[in-house]
Amino acid sequence: MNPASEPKIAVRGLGKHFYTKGREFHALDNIDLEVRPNEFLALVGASGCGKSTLLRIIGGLETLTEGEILVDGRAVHGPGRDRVMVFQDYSLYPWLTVIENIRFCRQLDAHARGATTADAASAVDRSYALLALMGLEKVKDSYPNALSGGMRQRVAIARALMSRPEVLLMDEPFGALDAQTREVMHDLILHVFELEKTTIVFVTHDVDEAVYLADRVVVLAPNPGHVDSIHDIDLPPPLERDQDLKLAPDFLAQKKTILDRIRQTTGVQRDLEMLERMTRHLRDTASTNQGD
Ligand SMILES: Nc1ncnc2c1ncn2[C@@H]1O[C@H](COP(=O)(O)OP(=O)(O)OP(=O)(O)O)[C@@H](O)[C@H]1O
Repeated sequence: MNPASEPKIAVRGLGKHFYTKGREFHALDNIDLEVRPNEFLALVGASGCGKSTLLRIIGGLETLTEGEILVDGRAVHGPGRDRVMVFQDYSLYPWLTVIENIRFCRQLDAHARGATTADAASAVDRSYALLALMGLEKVKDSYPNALSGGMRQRVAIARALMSRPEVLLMDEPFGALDAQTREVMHDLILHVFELEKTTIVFVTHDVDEAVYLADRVVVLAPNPGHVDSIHDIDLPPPLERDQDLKLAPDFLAQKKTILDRIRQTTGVQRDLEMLERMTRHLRDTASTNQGD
């Protein structure tokens, strides 16, 4: 059990170097970060700043070079049943139906642990509850290739939730979906977050998405990847949010603060300022020439 004051996840002095074809690449440097129990934390930042690498290390899918990751105070040395990842590309088994996909990993795990009949019955109950939660009841016997991207991602999330993971690690889960489907998925994931009481670490490029969903947004800066800033998000509780919120001045102000940080960390801000100076110079030169 995790006392409320203890972080669910603690990242301490984490560094990551990749070695490819005799060359070293410094991907992450001295990352210190804590994720609280039942917190929704979003990671944003320029492409290549190391968001996915950090998430994969927390998931135990990638090794670290320096520092440590603790979950409930215990060091992470690989994947664990307490942490489940959801990726952008759904990774469903095409030969299994929706309900079979949702149950598959849990069945494998149960088999490995020599589960009892009571375990099997509770797994069936759980899979039906998740079908209902994710709005998948009507397609439970369909195969993934008959489903839209949004429905496939619902199946992938239901499958991830089957084992009641304490930590859900989501790597741009809605990145391949159209704008309308993303909005539906945002409200759905807030429902899941509220009902399942998980801790979520969510990687995204979309600052709107990060501000709408997260309790805190971490901006990572590149070369090598490090924490630039951490932003507390002040919005109504998850189930009281609706899409119109994204147009409210307070929401836009929080989004702008984060976007400005990302621009600063990537040099885009410098480029924009240089463009502005050049435009002003060209305009001044043109008006001087007209005056001649
Ligand atoms: N297995 C690997 N071997 C070598 N370099 C890698 C490997 N995985 C990632 N990298 C490099 O590490 C850096 C961080 O990659 P990562 O995918 O974590 O960034 P990201 O912020 O998630 O990017 P994006 O937003 O584009 O998905 C990149 O420069 C990438 O090329």
